[in-house]
Amino acid sequence: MRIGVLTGGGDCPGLNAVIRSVVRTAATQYGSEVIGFRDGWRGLLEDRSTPLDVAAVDGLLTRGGTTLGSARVAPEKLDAGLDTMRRTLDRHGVDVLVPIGGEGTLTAAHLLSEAGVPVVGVPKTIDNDIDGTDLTFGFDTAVSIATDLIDRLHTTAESHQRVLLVEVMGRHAGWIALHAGLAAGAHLTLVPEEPFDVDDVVRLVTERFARGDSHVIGVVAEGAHPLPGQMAFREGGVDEFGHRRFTGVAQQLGEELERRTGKEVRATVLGHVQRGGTPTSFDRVLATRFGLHAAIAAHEGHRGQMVALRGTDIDLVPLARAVARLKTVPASRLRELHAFTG
Ligand SMILES: Nc1ncnc2c1ncn2[C@@H]1O[C@H](COP(=O)(O)OP(=O)(O)O)[C@@H](O)[C@H]1O
Ligand SMILES: O=P(O)(O)OC[C@H]1O[C@](O)(COP(=O)(O)O)[C@@H](O)[C@@H]1O
Ligand SMILES: [Mg+2]
Repeated sequence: MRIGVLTGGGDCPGLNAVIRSVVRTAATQYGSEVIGFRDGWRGLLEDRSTPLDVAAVDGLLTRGGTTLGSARVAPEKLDAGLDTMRRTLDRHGVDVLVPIGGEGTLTAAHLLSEAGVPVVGVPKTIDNDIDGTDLTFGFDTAVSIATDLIDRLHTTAESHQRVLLVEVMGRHAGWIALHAGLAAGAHLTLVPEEPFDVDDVVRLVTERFARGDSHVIGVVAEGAHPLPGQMAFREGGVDEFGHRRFTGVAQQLGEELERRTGKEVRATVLGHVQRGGTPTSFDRVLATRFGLHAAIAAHEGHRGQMVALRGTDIDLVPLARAVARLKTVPASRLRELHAFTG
């Protein structure tokens, strides 16, 4: 058998560990070959590939990013390129394609699968917002990095009796903010799932200083936004790939808070540092198990499925189910979070 692999969407710690695991499983358990397509779907559209044998994936377990590269392609171009991609796969004798990606890449994988291309998907995203799997690799690494950095902000904030707002990633889902906020003892955490009430935030800041607390740490997901009409808030529109452009919610909320509370506020945007560098041991193991089970599923004839973590087991779920909706933070988890607000 010959397996094709590609990585799509934003890079994520653990992608290389999946690639290594697919290659090693295919080679050592089945004597199969693997070919990597470069820069996501673009590699299939432009026929750019590289053979992947066991030697080629040596050292990849701990390496962040993706050695195959990743790129975005406008969905319309992808739809129009379906036959081109199919021809590329045929030319290279690929029996099963294993796309590793987020909800966008997996939506495209589902479309290919519906069009008859044999596909076994692997979910990746630091945002942890893919449905059908309890967790995605990259999330634990991103939370660990964010937690470490927020820990460091406590001392500088208390030294100056300041409010520090930390903006973390999370386009549609507040999982990183929720976990890093809880882990680092933030006084306030704002997520995209629940528009925030600026009056409540002003009250929290005022009350903390009034009762003698030294500082305020607020964690703000990049996709968080205020209730309509509460403060001036710039919208950034969408980019050519249909993604919302962010305009710096922490900075804008910070300016509003300074004006209304008279306290000094600083905003820190963690940005891409959250997805750079080596994956945590948890993510290395999850990525390795995903790669192993994707290769097994490919050889056992499963198609149109995605590997998923359910409890402690790796299962298969239909791609159709995985991409039907995003996995956002449920109300029950938000209630838990609110118990630690203030
Ligand atoms: N609705 C869609 N239909 C077809 N292709 C899509 C769709 N959404 C995304 N894609 C393809 O998948 C790529 C990666 O998606 P993106 O959302 O950027 O990253 P991720 O896979 O991490 O969610 C896009 O550049 C595009 O080529
Ligand atoms: O690196 P880019 O293209 O600016 O994308 C940033 C986005 O990618 C992410 O890091 C991960 O999102 P995906 O997993 O959907 O690619 C988001 O948290 C963030 O909003
Ligand atoms: Mg996406």
